[in-house]
Amino acid sequence: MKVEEIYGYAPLVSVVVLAVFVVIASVWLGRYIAADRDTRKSIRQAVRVRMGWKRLAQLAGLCVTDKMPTALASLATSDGSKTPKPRVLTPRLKVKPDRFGVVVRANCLPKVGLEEFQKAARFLADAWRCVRVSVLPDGPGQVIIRGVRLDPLTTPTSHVPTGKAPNDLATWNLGVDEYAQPVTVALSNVPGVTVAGLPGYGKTSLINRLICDCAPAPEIQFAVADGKVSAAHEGDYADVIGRLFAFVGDDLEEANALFKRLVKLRRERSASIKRVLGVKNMWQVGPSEKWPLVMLIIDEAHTYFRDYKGNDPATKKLAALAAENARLVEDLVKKGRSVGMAVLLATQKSTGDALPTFIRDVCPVGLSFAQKTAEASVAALGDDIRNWPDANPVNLQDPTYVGVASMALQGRPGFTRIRTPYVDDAHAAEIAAATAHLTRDPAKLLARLAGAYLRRTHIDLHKDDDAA
Ligand SMILES: Nc1ncnc2c1ncn2[C@@H]1O[C@H](COP(=O)(O)OP(=O)(O)OP(=O)(O)O)[C@@H](O)[C@H]1O
Repeated sequence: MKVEEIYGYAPLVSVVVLAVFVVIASVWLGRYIAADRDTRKSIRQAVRVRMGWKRLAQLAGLCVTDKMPTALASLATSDGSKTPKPRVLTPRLKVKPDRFGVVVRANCLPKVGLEEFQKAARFLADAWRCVRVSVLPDGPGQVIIRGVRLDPLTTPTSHVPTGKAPNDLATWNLGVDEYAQPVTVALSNVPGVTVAGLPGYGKTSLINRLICDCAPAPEIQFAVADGKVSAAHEGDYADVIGRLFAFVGDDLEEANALFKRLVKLRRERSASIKRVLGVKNMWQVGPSEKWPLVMLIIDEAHTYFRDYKGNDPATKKLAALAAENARLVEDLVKKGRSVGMAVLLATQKSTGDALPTFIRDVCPVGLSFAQKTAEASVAALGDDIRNWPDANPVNLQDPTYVGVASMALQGRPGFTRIRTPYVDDAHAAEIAAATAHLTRDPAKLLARLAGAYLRRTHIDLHKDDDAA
């Protein structure tokens, strides 16, 4: 092809390049217009981060100077007329905006690695106008820098349940951490969860979200004991009652009957799991419609376990019931996981007199919303919280922190503060009504699968076992 012919294509190439440019610009503009106000601010922030990076990287000491010329530069200067200039290498960035700020991925350079980025984090936060910047490894030779412009902990969020069954029932989405990164808990590893905190700080909303997100899946069945109310139509669970296979109020005897019923189910499941599922641990095959995950929620848990003192027959009876309740719930927490049973205990008070320590200490997940005293924080989260004053729930006693909880997360040092979203009662009611037809009594389901076998086996509820 001749040079003139190549020039002949120039107008066509220009049009194609322009068209591509227009398409990209339109996509960007469309995204910008469709985004909410906060995300738009972050998009503008992302543009500033990219544009100012070369200069900022130099000022922050995140560049290196390469004095050795490249092969091409050596060739070009081989006649000795010029000396090749040293090159300044700057880490390459990929910047993604979201509602809270920017997520920046950068590559490391010799002498500019994770440690150097971490040292420069404060400087980057000021330059990018972020309230907080974290730097974490992102695979070999890569770092991920999270800059939050809005503090996720002080920015209330809400959650509208989709009404669709979750992809993964074993994952419980709690909210976002202080860097707006999603925080989840693997339910498959959790036989017990404690949720503590002063009244009005978001315990119920957290539980509402769990119920609403999972309700469309028939592979999970809920039972609730709510120590705050006397009847199902009162209180926080009235809206979701249709999606619960069992509900009891503050009556200790009724609660005792429910806990016994669930321990019996636990024992029957332990006795028949190998026969029905072919495995010893339900999580190897996952929950199913026939063998659902059974979640017992005990709200205002102290109602059922508190120490009754007195010698009159009525008090003695209550004391005996409370002691038995504690023993039954301990059984479920200690032995329920492998057969697909979990207990969530919520309480305003998590000290030993309200929640027996032998139950609290076997719950691997503990969350705490605001607490009044350091002792209450220790009771809810363990002694280690004293070493992490920033995350201590005592500091969450402010209306700004309604919906913020602190918890220890597997694989992360210390404690993480989490902004949980608010779930409107009306949405919860809607989802529960739409999914009420999925409610099943897991004991009846098991009877269909293994009834004859269990009748032959004669499960003794009073005999201790080590099935878990
Ligand atoms: N995650 C949240 N984000 C913002 N506001 C919230 C959140 N959760 C709850 N709230 C607000 O706080 C109020 C009380 O919340 P909630 O009933 O969940 O508290 P609680 O800890 O369960 O209280 P109690 O112990 O009395 O049951 C709600 O009506 C709502 O206005």
